[in-house]
Amino acid sequence: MRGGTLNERRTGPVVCFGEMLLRLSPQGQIPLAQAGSVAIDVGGAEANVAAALASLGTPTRMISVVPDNPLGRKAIAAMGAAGSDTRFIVKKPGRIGLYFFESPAGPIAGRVTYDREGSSFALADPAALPFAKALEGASLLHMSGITPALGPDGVALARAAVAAANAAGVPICFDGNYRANLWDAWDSDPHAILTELMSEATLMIGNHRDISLLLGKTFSGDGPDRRREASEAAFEAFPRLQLIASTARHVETAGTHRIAARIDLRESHWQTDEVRIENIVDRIGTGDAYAAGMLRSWLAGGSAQDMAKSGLALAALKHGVPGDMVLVTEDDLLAFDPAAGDVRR
Ligand SMILES: O=C(O)C(=O)C[C@H](O)[C@H](O)COP(=O)(O)O
Repeated sequence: MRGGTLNERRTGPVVCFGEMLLRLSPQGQIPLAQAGSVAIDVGGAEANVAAALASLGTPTRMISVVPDNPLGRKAIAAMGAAGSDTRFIVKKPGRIGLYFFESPAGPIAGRVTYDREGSSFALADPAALPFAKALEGASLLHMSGITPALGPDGVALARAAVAAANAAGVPICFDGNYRANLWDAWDSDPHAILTELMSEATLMIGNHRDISLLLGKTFSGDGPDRRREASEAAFEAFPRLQLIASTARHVETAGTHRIAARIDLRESHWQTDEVRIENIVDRIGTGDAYAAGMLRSWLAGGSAQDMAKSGLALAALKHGVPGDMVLVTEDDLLAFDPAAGDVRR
């Protein structure tokens, strides 16, 4: 079976493909329109996964495109510092994609404002990307629904990545990562495009809402039953799919959330208890942290319970880390204690 069996150990690198962005965030919860300075962090959903996995000791290779200027070099340096292989990040004239993040503040919702149109990545020629070389000996290609949301060129890039993985016999993990602001900016058909790409995936990251979009169907009821119904429908629609990973989030206040992690397999599923996270520092990148934690365990041949637990731990830890990326050691992950908060000495 392509993608192997679930409890197989995989040691080849994880290849992550997607746009690398700079995130600019006003500090101290000042609204962007009034802010005089910003913090700059390197982000991008797939890069966040590559960096987190690399920090845990999993070999990762990043495929992306950045301009050959200080901004592009900053993005490459961040990946190198995390321990990811940067040899497959192509430099091409143009601009780096940016996004601005205003964090939630009391009654004011957080907001992302994109400024990424026409970036070096978004306009890249798929033929210029080293997919085949990067995928040699790989355990997995990780990609997401953000690339095809960028426009017709993004769709071509995503299709090329899928074709290259298929040619190399490398299984695909596809994170739905639905970004309405990107899809709505052009004459897009996310349902058709995401369904086409997802049908090639062995692992899916997405919840019942992502599955609704893919299948054009809403799921009745509430809670775990609705999630199982959605997963069963997805397994039926996508014969290649072996696993669906999702999280459930309850927002109490801007600074306090409860999250649980869930893994659905064809024959069974596992959902963790909720973890309550107070004093949230930065919620961006927590979905990618979940993906990385879950994949770390998948690579080790872990059970559904192991994958959910390790994904939840890394996602929870990310809430305490500013920026898009969480870099932790295996020991940090194993020592995760939802009730921690004091200083360890
Ligand atoms: O929006 C995009 O295109 C990005 O790639 C920027 C961010 O790095 C990810 O969106 C973080 O994703 P979450 O883990 O779901 O919070």
